[in-house]
Amino acid sequence: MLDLQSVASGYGETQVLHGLSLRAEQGRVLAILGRNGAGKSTTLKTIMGLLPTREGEIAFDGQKMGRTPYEIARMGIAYVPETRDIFPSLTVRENLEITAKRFGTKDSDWTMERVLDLFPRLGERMENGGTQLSGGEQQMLAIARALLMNPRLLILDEPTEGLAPIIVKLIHDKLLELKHQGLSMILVEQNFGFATSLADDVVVVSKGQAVWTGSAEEIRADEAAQHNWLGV
Ligand SMILES: Nc1ncnc2c1ncn2[C@@H]1O[C@H](COP(=O)(O)OP(=O)(O)OP(=O)(O)O)[C@@H](O)[C@H]1O
Repeated sequence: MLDLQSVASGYGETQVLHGLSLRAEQGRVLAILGRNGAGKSTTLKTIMGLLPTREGEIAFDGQKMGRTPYEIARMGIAYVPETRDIFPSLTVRENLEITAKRFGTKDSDWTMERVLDLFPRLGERMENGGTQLSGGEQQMLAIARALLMNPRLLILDEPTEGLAPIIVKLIHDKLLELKHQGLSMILVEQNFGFATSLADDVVVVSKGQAVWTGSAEEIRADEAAQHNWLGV
């Protein structure tokens, strides 16, 4: 579904990705793991067109990837950044409505009603401003907004960062529900247990390259790989 072939990317004079290749398959969850600074977030930013691809190719369903974040979103890829990026001065309702209006159609799979069924907590907070939400509620809102874009591929950067264990469990269960509904996902995550219990496939990134590829089951059983590449 999504293919990165020998991708190079970075910030100004700092090159971070050095010929990174990976593949995310339709209907499956891919976890991108690696130590701090390995280039995981940079990989997602490059996929989303927030950083230019300096070398190599990115293709989505066999088509060359769009260049701007807007074109990429229109191709059916939604991205929840580490910073969550909700509009803090708008209410939950306004945050959701803006996205629904911009990306929804009359045949959209994801409606306001359906995202509020998935996250009833947001339904109770509709008139609250973005800044009044807890970290967990902000993450729910960020995911709900991404779903209203009706994506074929949902990309999440560290969805559990800074969240209490009970909220981590809730987010886990919601993402599992989405996986069971057939949504394809790519997940960058520091929490090894969280990532490998959701993912089907795993790629480990180190110094901007893919150094280990296999199934979630395989990496859970491979203590040497965990030790070498993740410091688990
Ligand atoms: N805006 C930036 N400008 C310059 N260098 C950056 C920028 N953002 C990240 N980097 C550098 O790029 C490298 C990879 O960062 P990246 O955020 O992709 O790592 P990561 O694998 O996601 O790890 P982390 O879990 O720490 O976010 C790091 O050395 C980082 O310092």
